[in-house]
Amino acid sequence: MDKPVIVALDFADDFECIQFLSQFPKDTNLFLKIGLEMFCQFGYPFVRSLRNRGYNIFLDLKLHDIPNTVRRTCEMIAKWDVQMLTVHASGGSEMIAAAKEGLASSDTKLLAVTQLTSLGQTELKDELQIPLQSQDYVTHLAKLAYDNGADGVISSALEVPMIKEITSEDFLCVTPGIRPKSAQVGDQKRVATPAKARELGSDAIVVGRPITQASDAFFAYKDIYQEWK
Ligand SMILES: O=C(O)c1cc(=O)[nH]c(=O)n1[C@@H]1O[C@H](COP(=O)(O)O)[C@@H](O)[C@H]1O
Repeated sequence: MDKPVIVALDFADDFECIQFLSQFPKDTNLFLKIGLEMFCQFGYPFVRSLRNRGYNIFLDLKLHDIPNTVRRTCEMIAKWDVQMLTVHASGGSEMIAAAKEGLASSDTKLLAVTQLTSLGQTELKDELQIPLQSQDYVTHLAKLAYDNGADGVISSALEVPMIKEITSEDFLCVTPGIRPKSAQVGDQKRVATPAKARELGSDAIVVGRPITQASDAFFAYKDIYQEWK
C-alpha cells in the first residue's frame, strides 16, 4: 500500500473498536495498528479477525528481550500474516538480527523503534542518561537497525531526512507523533503535522487519538489523509 495513514487502535474494549471501524465505508483501504493495549486483552484471535476482514495490520508489540526469546516469538508471529512488527532498536544488534531471522519465512516488515516520540531531549539526558543529542541517538539506533537487517524504523518525522541519509532511501521510516494543527499534543514530544511528515519523507504516518477520539472519525481520517497525500 502506497504511503498509508496507519490508524492506531488504542481502545479499551473490542466493542468500542468494532463500532469505530463501522464508521468507515467498506472500500476504505484501512491500515490498522494493534498495540499492547488491545493485544494484551484480545491476543491473536483479534489480530486474525481483523486480518480476515481484509485490513492491513501493523502489530506493535515493541519486543525487547534476549535474542533467543525474540527469535522464537518472531517465528510464531511469522505465521500470522501481519504486514509490520516492532521491536526496540535498543535491544541491540543481536536481538534485531534474531527478530529478522525469526520472520524470515514471512513478508512481515521488521521495524525498530528508535527513541519514543514521547521522549524529548530532557528525558534522554536527565532520565536515561544518554549523553547524545536526540537526533544523533535516533540516527545511531537507525543505523544499528539497518546494519542488522531491519526493514525500517519508527521515529518522529523530524528525523526522517537524517535517517534516510545515513541508511538508504528505501529504508522505511514510519512516523507516529502526528498532530494536525488543531489537535492536542498530549503526551507526545516530537511531533509533526501530516503535511510536514510528507515533506520530510516519511513512508507512513501513525495516527491514534486525532482520529479515534474525533466526533466524526471518518471525517478526521479523510482530513488527515488529504493533508498527507
Ligand atoms: O511504535 C509506535 O507505534 C509508537 C512509537 C513511538 O515512538 N511513539 C508512538 O506514539 N507510537 C505509537 O503510535 C500511536 C500514537 O498515538 P497518538 O499519540 O494517539 O496519535 C500510539 O499507539 C503509540 O503506541
